[in-house]
Amino acid sequence: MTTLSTVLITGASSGIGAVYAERFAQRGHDLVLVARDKSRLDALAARLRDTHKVAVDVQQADLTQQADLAAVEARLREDARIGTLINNAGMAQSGGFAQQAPQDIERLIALNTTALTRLAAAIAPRLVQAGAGAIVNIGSVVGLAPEFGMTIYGATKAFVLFLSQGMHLELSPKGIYVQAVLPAATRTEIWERAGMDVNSLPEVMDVDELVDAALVGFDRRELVTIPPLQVAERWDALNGARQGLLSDVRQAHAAERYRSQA
Ligand SMILES: NC(=O)C1=CN([C@@H]2O[C@H](COP(=O)(O)OP(=O)(O)OC[C@H]3O[C@@H](n4cnc5c(N)ncnc54)[C@H](OP(=O)(O)O)[C@@H]3O)[C@@H](O)[C@H]2O)C=CC1
Ligand SMILES: CC(=O)[C@H](N)C(=O)O
Repeated sequence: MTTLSTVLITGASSGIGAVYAERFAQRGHDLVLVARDKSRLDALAARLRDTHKVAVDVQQADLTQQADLAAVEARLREDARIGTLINNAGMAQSGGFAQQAPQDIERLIALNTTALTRLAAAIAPRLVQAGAGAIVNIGSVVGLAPEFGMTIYGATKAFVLFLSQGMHLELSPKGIYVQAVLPAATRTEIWERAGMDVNSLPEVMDVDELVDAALVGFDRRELVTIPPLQVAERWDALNGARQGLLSDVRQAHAAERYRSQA
């Protein structure tokens, strides 16, 4: 008999996180659900306990608040049953770069990058010691596309991709699986919360389809999973071009085109 590890999911009160909770409960995993809205977490936890006979803990936390973030970090460091972190909590932005208020920029970066990084860093040493475990970071296709005009949000998601690639290089030799999931537009509350109308978009993925596809990538132990990308070779080409560029970087001298003509 194998003992399935507990899965801690941030942003589990709605959208992508709530579907991850449902799917891992279906698979027989105990859960820790994290978000700010305790009544929604409690209702989801009760339903999952009842339907799937798994143990579900709720930890209320605003991950932009130091004390709450520290409490979730402590849980990840100390609770040896937790073997998988789904780093999903996030928010979006509306409006252009020049219209962002300082406190909104602060909150977006705090949630999408600082909290995500600190939670991954909190669990990593314990997983390394165990030689097993998984960390899933939810990025976005927007992190590949400054053209989409969500500059700060996209920058946080580019950070998530880079972080995941670096974590993979450092942690996979120690038995830890790291996955970056890059959804494109998916029908969840994030749009309304950011003051955008999801129905104005020409195409939107259903949230169940998105999470089920992400879990196919998870089961295959893929590093980067982009459910809406129809041609997988596009990602390989992008990554190959990046590596090609690095092979033409010489540290000792500036390139010919930057040398003084005088
Ligand atoms: N939907 C989409 O089109 C896409 C979404 N994504 C990413 O998917 C992830 C999940 O978003 P999605 O499910 O779409 O959106 P939702 O708004 O439905 O879910 C966001 C979740 O994060 C939680 N959350 C928000 N702020 C905080 C906070 N300060 N502290 C703790 N939890 C918080 C929310 O719960 P509560 O309010 O209870 O705290 C909620 O559970 C995000 O990282 C998002 O960037 C990526 C690409 C596309
Ligand atoms: C939710 C968003 O704002 C964004 N469209 C995304 O695709 O990540």
